[in-house]
Amino acid sequence: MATNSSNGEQQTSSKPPPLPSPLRFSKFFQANMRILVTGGAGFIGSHLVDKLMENEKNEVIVVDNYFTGSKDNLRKWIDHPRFELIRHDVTEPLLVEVDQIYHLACPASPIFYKYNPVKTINTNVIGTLNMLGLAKRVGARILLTSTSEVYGDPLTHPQPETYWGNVNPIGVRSCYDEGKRVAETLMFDYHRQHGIEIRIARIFNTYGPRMNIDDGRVVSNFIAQALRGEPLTVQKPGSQTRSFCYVSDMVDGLIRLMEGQNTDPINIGNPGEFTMLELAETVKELINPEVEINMVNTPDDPRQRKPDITKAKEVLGWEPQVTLWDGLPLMVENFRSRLGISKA
Ligand SMILES: NC(=O)c1ccc[n+]([C@@H]2O[C@H](COP(=O)([O-])OP(=O)(O)OC[C@H]3O[C@@H](n4cnc5c(N)ncnc54)[C@H](O)[C@@H]3O)[C@@H](O)[C@H]2O)c1
Ligand SMILES: O=c1ccn([C@@H]2O[C@H](COP(=O)(O)OP(=O)(O)O[C@H]3OC[C@@H](O)[C@H](O)[C@H]3O)[C@@H](O)[C@H]2O)c(=O)[nH]1
Repeated sequence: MATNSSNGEQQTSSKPPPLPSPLRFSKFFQANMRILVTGGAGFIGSHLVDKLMENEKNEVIVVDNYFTGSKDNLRKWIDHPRFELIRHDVTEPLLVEVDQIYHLACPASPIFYKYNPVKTINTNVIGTLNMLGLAKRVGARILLTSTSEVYGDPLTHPQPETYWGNVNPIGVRSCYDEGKRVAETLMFDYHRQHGIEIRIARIFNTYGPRMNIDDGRVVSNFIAQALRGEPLTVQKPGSQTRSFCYVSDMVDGLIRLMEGQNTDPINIGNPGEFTMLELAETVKELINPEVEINMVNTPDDPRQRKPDITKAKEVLGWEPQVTLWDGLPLMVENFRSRLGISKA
């Protein structure tokens, strides 16, 4: 059925989705749901794979080019009969028979997505186009992990899904935020033109065990720095805010979104909002009160970010369960063991 967006335009396709592959009806086909996770060797992707693999009815195929992900994150599933890992870059076409596609492949940390911006936008645009082509060919439902960065430096606070954003099209972050905006556009065009079943998660800052230690994002930086006894690098002015979601809540939200009936974009994040100075003080308190804070410069940094999750609550029955006070210690323990730094 058609739904109305904030500006009254029709967002939903009246076309039926394409038929699943004929293999679905083959008498040899197993009763399993076959699920593709692009970027499944990364931080959120590998936690998502863990959760999907818990269901014995699921077969999971991961494709990843290992730019920021690692086989280590999936070590426990290698050689499992319901699991397959393929080294593949999503900017190249892919032919696999699947029922669902969780499309995560894209560098997410600003230092990595700015490292090769042309590759980042290529991954967002051509990579998403390739995955939509695959979804069309095999009749799969596809979920895109979009981002709160589509709201840019938001002038509306907190950000509801109906906010169109305030994005710099030529800044150093544009390869990522404009790339994700185009990816969302492609999702809707395939939906309207070809009837593809789409899901779009606008993910807000997510943290947890298994993040790359030198990932460059704020929570992993502060924890690694405090454990090493180095000063915490707070980027100026330090009053900028973010809202941090623990990874198990994120995975739960993504699976509910995929399984639900909602086509329009949906914010998934934790509305608890902190300044970067507050976060630094919390990490200090948790790990090492002696550690110093260094104020450093950064260009083009959004000043505030907090999800309005009314829609996720209503449509998915989802809201985060893990507070920053409960989630941070779990991540600290994981970083301690990976860095080999025991509790004093
Ligand atoms: N973690 C967050 O706070 C956050 C917030 C908003 C959106 N997201 C989105 O969620 C997804 C996962 O983010 P993450 O935090 O797990 O990051 P991550 O860097 O840990 O994972 C990204 C994965 O994608 C892979 N990848 C990158 N480019 C690829 C390509 N061209 N082909 C194949 N694989 C490729 C990487 O090797 C990595 O395994 C991304 O799409 C990101 O934009 C994350
Ligand atoms: O060492 C650091 C790193 C970051 N920061 C600050 O912490 C805040 C968060 O920075 P991060 O790099 O963790 O993440 P950002 O919010 O800028 O971008 C993230 O947004 C959502 C996702 O799409 C991505 O994971 C990422 O782009 C920024 O204000 C940044 O300036 C520090 O103060 N010190």
